[in-house]
Amino acid sequence: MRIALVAHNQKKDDMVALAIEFAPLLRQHTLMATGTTGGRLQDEAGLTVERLLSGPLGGDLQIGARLSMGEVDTLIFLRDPMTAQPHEPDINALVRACDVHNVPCATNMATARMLLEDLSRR
Ligand SMILES: O=C(CO)COP(=O)(O)O
Repeated sequence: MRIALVAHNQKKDDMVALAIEFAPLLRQHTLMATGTTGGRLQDEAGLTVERLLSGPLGGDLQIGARLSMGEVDTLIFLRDPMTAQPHEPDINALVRACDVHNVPCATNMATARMLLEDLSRR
């Protein structure tokens, strides 16, 4: 599976913790991430990740474009609902692309864990 991983700043610690917990599973898949998220996943979880641009610089749009081309099978996007983001339209576009193309999209830890647990049973 090709899994995209994205986390807003206030959610990056959660993303790293999730990645460490599921590292053996995630290593069996192809990973891509927005820039800063990807850097932390490489450095702190030891994962091999294709790093795209940082979210505010177009990374969400890059993932959305790849997803729309059929190159992403699932998205874990830990959004921060409490902080306004300068690139809100890009965030909405990425989540919308998941709905348009029927790609599973986990936007909080509980759903992300369910998604990864389901993947680990396959
Ligand atoms: O802003 C983001 C998602 O909208 C995440 O981007 P970074 O991983 O580069 O911080």
